[in-house]
Amino acid sequence: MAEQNFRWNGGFPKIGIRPTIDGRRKGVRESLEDQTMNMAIGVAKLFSDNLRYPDGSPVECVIADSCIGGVAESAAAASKFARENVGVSITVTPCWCYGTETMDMDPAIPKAVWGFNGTERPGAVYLAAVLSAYAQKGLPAFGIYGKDVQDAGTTDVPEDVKGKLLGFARAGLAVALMKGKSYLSMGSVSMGIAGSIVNDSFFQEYLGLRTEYVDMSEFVRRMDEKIYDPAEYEKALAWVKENCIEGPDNNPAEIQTSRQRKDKDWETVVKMTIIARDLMVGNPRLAELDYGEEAQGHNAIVSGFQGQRQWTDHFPNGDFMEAILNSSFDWNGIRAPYMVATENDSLNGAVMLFGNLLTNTAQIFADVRTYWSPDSVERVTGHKLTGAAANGLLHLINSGPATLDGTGEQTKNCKPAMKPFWEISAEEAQKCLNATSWRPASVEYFRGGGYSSDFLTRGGMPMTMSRLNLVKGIGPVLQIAEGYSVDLPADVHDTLDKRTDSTWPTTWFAPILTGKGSFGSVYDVMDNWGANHGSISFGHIGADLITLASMLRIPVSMHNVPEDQIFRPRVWGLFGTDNAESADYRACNNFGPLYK
Ligand SMILES: C[C@H](O)[C@@H](O)[C@@H](O)C(=O)CO
Ligand SMILES: [Mn+2]
Repeated sequence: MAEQNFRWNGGFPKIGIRPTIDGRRKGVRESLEDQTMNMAIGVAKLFSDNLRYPDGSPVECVIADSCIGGVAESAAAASKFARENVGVSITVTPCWCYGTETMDMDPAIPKAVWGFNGTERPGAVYLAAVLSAYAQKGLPAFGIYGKDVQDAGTTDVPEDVKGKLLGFARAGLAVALMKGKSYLSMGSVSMGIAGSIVNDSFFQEYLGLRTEYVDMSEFVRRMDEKIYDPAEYEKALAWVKENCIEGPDNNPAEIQTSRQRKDKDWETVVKMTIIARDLMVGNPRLAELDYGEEAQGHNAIVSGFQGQRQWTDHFPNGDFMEAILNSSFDWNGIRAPYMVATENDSLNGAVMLFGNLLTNTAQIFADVRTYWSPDSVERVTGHKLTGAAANGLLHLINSGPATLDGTGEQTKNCKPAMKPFWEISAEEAQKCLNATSWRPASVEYFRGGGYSSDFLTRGGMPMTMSRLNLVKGIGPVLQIAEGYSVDLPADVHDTLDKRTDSTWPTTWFAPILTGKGSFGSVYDVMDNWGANHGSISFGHIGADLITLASMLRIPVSMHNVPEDQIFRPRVWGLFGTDNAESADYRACNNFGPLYK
């Protein structure tokens, strides 16, 4: 595992566990101490056994030094949590406790309460009481209690409770992990794409991120003045020559670039990749080369590269840089992907970050290019779509920046997958590389040349496409579509692919339809998509995205997540239960951004 430890400066936020208890001594409290503390220990074990930080290490939990029976012990837990960098809190109890005296009052920390469902002592009554206090004080909290009654003293965590605890913790950690980091804008607005107008108040108030900005001329300075690690550059170039297969030049013969120019482009795109990474996270090697300021980086957890047009009209495009940084491997080995949004579409960058923090996997950046109806496919190819594709397909394709993990050449239980880096074998990384060819960029679009990654995503992967939009008057709004990648017969793919730019990577995506609203048909999904891009994550993660969005107070305008998987703060129900989407808008508007 070749991990660069300079990426994670400041360490990771922990989960704080608060065992609350009935404060009455001389009988009640004493009889509950062990059971209450054991619930906390059980939850800590559940989290560290199941959840990992972005570097693959187990998530750390901090338990309050004592059970919390009143306000002094609440305050002691709060001080301990502040010292220990706690970013998420869970209160657990089997019994009645005093709501406003024992609750977690930190407004910026995602919080949940697990009230044991037993009847000897009323944990679920405390749960209801304290959740009413959270509602009254404007601090949304998640409520958890099991469907089945447990016996007093039982220490195991029921499966339904485990599911909710883990769902809450995954989203809560995503909130905590991004807080205090940066979005690094490399360049400015790309071709008038509104998502690349990097909106500082959105990032600051909703995500807790700074926005950092560097001009693309910084790449030129660092290339010209050799502000990168020369040893890493030599290693990277040798690795690229060995592992990155250059595909045929698709440009008309008269505008094809020379071999000499193509070789030079390889050198440039490798340098761009190293420089973009150094800009994001810094690199201690630069300090050794007497570039102490550059060595520090911008503390970026996500970035975007404008590319088009000023850069790409003159220099090689950013496709190689974006594709490699977004992948789980490079010349330094298998490592966590960096989130880099193409065309500096910061709003797509935001959902790439959500997907990545929820799953620890790489994310595919793509244009939502074409809705292919079954009739259109049949008219053009003679092929009748079947299976998951029977109702039509979306062609997801952008100019070659998509993560190489998106080839689907990794496997889980013998099926195509995209995995956290620590589960990816060297053979799987190699297969992703072998399934990708690097096509000389389309010179009509990219006068400065470069290379686009060309691959076809393997079918059968469960995937979730998401997108964040900013709406004047509302703020951010999230869209989610769960579905599957689809295999087409090779000749059918070729015919459809050749109608567009066949040097770019393709994912054929079939959203799951519900027959209603935005998911009435595949056409409706595309017709309701809010922008030209989407971020595609492996797995059906819509429920986690909805939980995360509710923590950040971002309403969800469309999704196809089954109702029984949706988990939002308890107070959302007080905004109405008939139309959860409309209640979501009103709740988010009422509470406002997390860091306002
Ligand atoms: C090459 C073109 O400019 C593409 O980059 C364009 O179709 C887009 O990706 C727009 O999002
Ligand atoms: Mn695009």
